[in-house]
Amino acid sequence: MTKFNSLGLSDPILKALDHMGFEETTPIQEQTIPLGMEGHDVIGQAQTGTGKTAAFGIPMIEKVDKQVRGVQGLVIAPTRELAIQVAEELNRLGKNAGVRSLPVYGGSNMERQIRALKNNEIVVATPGRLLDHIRRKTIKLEQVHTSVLDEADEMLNMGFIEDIRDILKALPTERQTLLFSATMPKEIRDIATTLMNTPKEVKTKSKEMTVSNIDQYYVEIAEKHKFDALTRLLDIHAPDLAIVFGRTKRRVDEVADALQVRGFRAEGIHGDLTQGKRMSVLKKFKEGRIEILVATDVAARGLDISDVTHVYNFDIPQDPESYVHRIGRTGRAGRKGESISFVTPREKDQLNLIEKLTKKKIEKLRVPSYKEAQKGQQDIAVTKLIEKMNADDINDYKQSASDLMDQYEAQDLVAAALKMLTKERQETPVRLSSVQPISTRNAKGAKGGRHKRGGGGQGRTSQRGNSNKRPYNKGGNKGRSKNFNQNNKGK
Ligand SMILES: Nc1ncnc2c1ncn2[C@@H]1O[C@H](COP(=O)(O)OP(=O)(O)OP(=O)(O)O)[C@@H](O)[C@H]1O
Ligand SMILES: [Mg+2]
Repeated sequence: MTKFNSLGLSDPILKALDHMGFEETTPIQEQTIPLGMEGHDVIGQAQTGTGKTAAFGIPMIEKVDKQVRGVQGLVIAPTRELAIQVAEELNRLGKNAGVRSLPVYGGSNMERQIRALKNNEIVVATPGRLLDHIRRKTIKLEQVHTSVLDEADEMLNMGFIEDIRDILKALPTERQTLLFSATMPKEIRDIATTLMNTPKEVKTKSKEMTVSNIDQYYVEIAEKHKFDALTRLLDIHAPDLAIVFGRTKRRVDEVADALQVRGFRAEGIHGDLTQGKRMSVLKKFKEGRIEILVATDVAARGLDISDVTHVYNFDIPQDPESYVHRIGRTGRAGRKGESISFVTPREKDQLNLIEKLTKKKIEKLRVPSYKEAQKGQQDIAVTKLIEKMNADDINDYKQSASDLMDQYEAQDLVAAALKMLTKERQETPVRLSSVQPISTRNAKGAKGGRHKRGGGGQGRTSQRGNSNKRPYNKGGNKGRSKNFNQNNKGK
């Protein structure tokens, strides 16, 4: 593994990396940073959560000349939340070098944006708003020496491909371009050959598309039993933070409401919510004020929240590639994660397609019983009790305790205390609208229709500032989850 200080980076960057807790490069960084520093164009493909942002961010920041006025680095990203998240990471990286990054996206005040554009060396923009600025001549791009396309395939899916071509054509030809994409469809290849300068390809994908620190499971289950199975699994896994994916906006709303009815702190996020609402839901989730985020697919891409320990595919995704991005919301930066996909009997073919794409077998998990779920909650209560005993000053309670023990059996007393501490989940009936199972046939049909704009960018965000050391090692998870049917390295 390579240390950052062997890459010839400047002191301010090294200091920032140290502050961020990055010690060793990830594989994509190890390969991309030197190429980027040498001025090569790069096409990068790497698994989810492996640090692509810093891979392009570090060389870009290194090349900024503080004597020059105007935008020098330009990143194009598919959604607002991703633009914000990337700009935040670049700001952390550029802090000591005095390099500032500005997120630019639709829906925010144009005038204020125009003023801010003058004071930032790097701009991270969504394609639509950037083109607006270009056409109105409110952004100057003559000084751009580095451009980045992040999640190029997603921008293609969202119908932005022509916009991107127009943007790249508006940039100085003497520039460096880095392009990141999970897949390389023809339209993206075309960009690489026509608008890039003999790019070097960096692929750090192993034969599998998913990172090995995510344990992947599925449960075979009838549609009408999905919800009870979900709550039972949640009770047993006790995730720090979990994301539940639903197929439609309506589905997301219904599942989020139903989880609340059962006593979970859950909220939904999808493209019909206002920008403000989406941001506030994500903020609550990052701060742990809600424990479960129920989301549609679009909300998934690029979202970097470090404490997501579990991803549940309440509905299996239509498109096998979405599966890779969905489960990639956990297991980030080498942490451990778990994914569980619900598959109705008629969707078994879809599961096979996913396994074929990811070249990874997904293990079957049995649906836990109500009793096992209760036991899960009871185990949590036991942990709480022991933690209380070890951590808190309980001296004031000891007299009452010994009085009680004179009168009653110790076992009965502890059992009663545990019962009070245990969340006894009533399986209150909830109603969800039924959905069509995915068939492999309509999966193909749907694919052709994806290349159009829509969906409303959503769902990306940044993670909490965190100055702990974060060595990029596999299995460095906090491991707080209670696993079901699996060995658990928890503490
Ligand atoms: N060298 C490193 N050491 C430790 N942590 C790192 C390192 N590089 C990046 N990270 C952290 O890993 C997380 C994931 O990084 P990032 O969001 O750039 O991944 P990504 O490859 O773009 O993922 P996705 O494909 O989902 O967009 C971030 O929280 C980032 O701060
Ligand atoms: Mg990313």
